[in-house]
Amino acid sequence: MELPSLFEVLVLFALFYVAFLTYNNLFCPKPSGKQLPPGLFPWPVVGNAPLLGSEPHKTFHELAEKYGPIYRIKLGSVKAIVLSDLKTIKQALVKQRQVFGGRMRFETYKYLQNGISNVFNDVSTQGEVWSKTKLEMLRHLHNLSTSTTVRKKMNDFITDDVIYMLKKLEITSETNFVNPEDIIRKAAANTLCTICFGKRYDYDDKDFCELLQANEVFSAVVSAGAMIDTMPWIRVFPKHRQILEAYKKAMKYRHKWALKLVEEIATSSTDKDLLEPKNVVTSMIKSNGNGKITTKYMDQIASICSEVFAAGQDTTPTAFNWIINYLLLYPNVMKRMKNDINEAVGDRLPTLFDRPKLPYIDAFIHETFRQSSILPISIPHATLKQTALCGYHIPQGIMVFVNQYSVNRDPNVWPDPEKFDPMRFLCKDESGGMTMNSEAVDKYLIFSMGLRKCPGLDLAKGWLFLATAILAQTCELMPDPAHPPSLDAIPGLTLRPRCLRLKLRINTLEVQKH
Ligand code: HEM
Repeated sequence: MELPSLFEVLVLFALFYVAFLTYNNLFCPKPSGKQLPPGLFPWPVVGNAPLLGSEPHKTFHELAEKYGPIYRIKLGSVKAIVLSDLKTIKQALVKQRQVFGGRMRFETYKYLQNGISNVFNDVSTQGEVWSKTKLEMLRHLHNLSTSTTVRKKMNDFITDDVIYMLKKLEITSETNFVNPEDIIRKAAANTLCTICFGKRYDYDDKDFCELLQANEVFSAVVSAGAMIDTMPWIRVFPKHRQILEAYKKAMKYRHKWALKLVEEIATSSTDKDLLEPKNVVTSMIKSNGNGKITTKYMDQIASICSEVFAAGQDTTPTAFNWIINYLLLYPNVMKRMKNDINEAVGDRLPTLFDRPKLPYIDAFIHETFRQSSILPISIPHATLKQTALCGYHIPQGIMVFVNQYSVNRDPNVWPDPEKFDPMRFLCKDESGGMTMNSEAVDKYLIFSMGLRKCPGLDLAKGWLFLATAILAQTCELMPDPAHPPSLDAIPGLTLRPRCLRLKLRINTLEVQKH
């Protein structure tokens, strides 16, 4: 008998595969009696991954127009759903916060924080110590926005970091147009180091630079639905094996760095330090009772601190890069801010407590968040048990993508969504003045929602407000005519402006004296 050709074998295989999928989708009983959400046809081995392209948030957005606010895809062997409008996202992440609050169990997550990641893990798999350190961290971050004394201190150290940053930018851009990213990243990182460890670094410090480089490696590998996790077989190729090895090394370095700082603080803390903790680490040591801590607990503290550091260190600076990008694109916005500050604050430097008096700056920052959607797809969630959503059956363990970009570009909510217009976030108050439009603030999405909502949002908003207000009050920005600012973004876990080059001049004595 003649053997079938390779072509015939492939055709047969494809037919069996289609038949299997059709049977599986149509006839396998779903425990809740409901059908799965509509979905794309997945190809063997790769699923729908080739479709995503370099800007998955835009592809997801287009697919939502065809399939609706909830649909199914497959990346490699991993099944996922994509949620695209605010109502559906709230139904899942807020109404069913526990069920939708899980994380995937990806290989790359195992190498984070010595295997005890708080961010890339399920609450259910971690036990008591995990919850304790996470709760303590949340309490500390919450205090930054609620306690006036803490807020005053926060105002002072953010102001110091911002002014140092502006001076560095002025010096480095004295003769040439520069990309400000690196300096901004170091300024925001120093604020987080102060909060967590009570320590600041020189911008040229070797350990500090290596740490920031380790975070860059992290952001490059752990993007939403990264291939290295959804198609683990690609690691047979040397390029991907090398990426994974570099990632493991960087994550080890990051954890070791945090652990060293925690150990230093634990051994040098006096009773007085523990009585009035000045940073997160001391506060966590204190919360452990008598201040004596085990190696395991130290590991936990290092884990949560370095994760908070990493989470805030890519996002906040990226948001500030966009703020500068928009200020270069719309110089009139900067002029209006200068006038507002002049009227409401006068010559002194603005503070966090001036925020209610400067609603236009707040509105501008919110419009920057909306239009740039810096973290377009939230860190993927996973369902912790099977459930129903919008009438569909949702299996346990499915990956859940929240497309924040779609929410921010919804034309039914944001007329002419491509237009940059801070006025969307303003309305008239009772006395006829301008105030923030809280309804609009509730309609965009950048910090996610529910159980995993970003715990650093108040800190991020505070940092960005102060940095923007001080910049607008005291500086002039000049775009590089050879590389004019644009809305093009470099894709990744966060979206960064592609073309950001400038010169910065400080023109008030107030800052020079600082
Ligand atoms: C503009 C700045 C920021 C943006 C846009 C942002 C956005 C986000 C988003 C979208 C998530 C994922 C939530 C989810 O899984 O659904 C997240 C998580 C997180 N963020 Fe932020 N973030 C920012 C700044 C910060 C800062 C400054 C900190 C630290 C103080 C921080 C700490 C965290 C942590 C610890 C998580 C993990 C929460 C968890 O898994 O339970 N973020 N952030």
